[in-house]
Amino acid sequence: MGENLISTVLRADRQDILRYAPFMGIALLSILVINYFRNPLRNVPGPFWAKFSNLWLVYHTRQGRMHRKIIEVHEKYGPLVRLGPHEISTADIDSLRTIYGSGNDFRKSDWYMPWQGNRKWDLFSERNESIHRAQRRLVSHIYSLSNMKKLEPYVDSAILFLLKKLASMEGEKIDVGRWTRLFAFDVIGEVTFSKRFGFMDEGIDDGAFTMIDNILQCANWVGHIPWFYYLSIWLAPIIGNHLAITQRQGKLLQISQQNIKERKERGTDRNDMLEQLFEVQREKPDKLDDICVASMAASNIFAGSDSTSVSISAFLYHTLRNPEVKKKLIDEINEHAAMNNIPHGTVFDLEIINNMPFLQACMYEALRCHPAVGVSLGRVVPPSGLQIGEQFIPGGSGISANAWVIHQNKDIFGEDADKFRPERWMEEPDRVATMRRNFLSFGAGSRYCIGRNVGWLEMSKAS
Ligand code: HEM
Repeated sequence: MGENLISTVLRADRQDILRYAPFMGIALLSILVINYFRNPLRNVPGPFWAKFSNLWLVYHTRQGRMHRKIIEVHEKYGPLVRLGPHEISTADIDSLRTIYGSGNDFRKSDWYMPWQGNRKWDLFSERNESIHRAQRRLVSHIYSLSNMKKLEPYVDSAILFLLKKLASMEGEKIDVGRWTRLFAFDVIGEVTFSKRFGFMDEGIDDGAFTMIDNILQCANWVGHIPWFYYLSIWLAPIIGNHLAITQRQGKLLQISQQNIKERKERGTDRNDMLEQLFEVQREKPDKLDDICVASMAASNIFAGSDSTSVSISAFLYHTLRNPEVKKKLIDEINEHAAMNNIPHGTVFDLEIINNMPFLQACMYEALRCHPAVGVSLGRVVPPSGLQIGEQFIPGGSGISANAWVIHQNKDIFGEDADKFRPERWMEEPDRVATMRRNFLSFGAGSRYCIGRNVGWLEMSKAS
């Protein structure tokens, strides 16, 4: 029967197709309408086309402005918005605890699937929570706050190099966004492989930026239709590989492996992040093989560079646009330099920076106003379902929150949430505690950014 159908379709000429087209159209429309009415999420408001397929998400993600669009749709439709037939975006603050709380069984959604491909180790995109827990436990100490002391001198040396380069360009126009990016990559090279990638030396990258931009652009939309990713991989031998996301498992991993090889040949007396991964490997060779080490180092490059450079740029952008903030910041820096006898041109120690409340407040505020990760953090509702207000969301549905939306919540961040005002982080302690609990720039719960301390270290020092 199946064979007959296939051979009939293959033999069908244009006239046959035209004859059957209206029936096929009606059948498709009926399926869409039936699915629409049977969908338990049909009462959740949202853009019209989003009710029928994920193509609404694909379209807007491809435009690269989803972080703005998502604010717009929440303003229009309220705290719960339907972004796809089975996808809900929440701005309901109470629901965040449940969705992102550790141990609450809301696993990462299939949007992360293409990021991982068929790799067995990728902390960021691993969707099995127990595998993720075991993997993260193995390496978390390397990213701990206490370990940052070891990395501090390497960040300092990259900052001094950046300052030297910027001084040599005095009088020239400088693309700050580009230089923070060159810097952030070089720092990751320094702390991971004990060697800057050398991007700041020449002021150019080696094609890494374009590769990462393409990967991010592709992953963001293809994640909403993961079946398309698998179809493309399956057809690749015939039609070729056109999805940039595959470079995350290919070229990026090779770059990481090449850097590990060179670092092994060079040797080092430093206890860089790679050395610490090797220590884990020596202790537990069955748990962390060479590919896992390469994958972790690649995560540093991929997850650690752009996010940090965007955050530093946001900090500079907002402080420079607000002269009063800038003045207050410079006063605080001068005060601490005088108090600690720090000569001009020296990078401050982390201990001192951690005791500079206004600088800390400016960093929080920059990341609140401009979270580096603009995509929503997708999770899957467990089989027991999820109740948000009056709405029951059945198990298996997709649910996500977006930092760009949450950070504009006036109940949490104040009536002036749309303004850059660092002082809000230094006011009533109870309110500050609530703001910190709902600060999503580094994610939340068990999937909280493992590199947060590295990023914060770089940001505090560079700022
Ligand atoms: C200011 C800088 C940074 C920002 C804003 C940032 C943001 C984030 C966010 C929002 C997540 C959670 C994503 C999710 O739930 O899907 C995340 C996860 C992650 N980040 Fe960062 N990140 C930063 C710096 C870094 C650095 C420097 C590294 C590495 C050295 C890093 C490595 C990772 C990894 C491996 C994960 C996955 C963690 C897991 O699921 O266990 N990040 N980051």
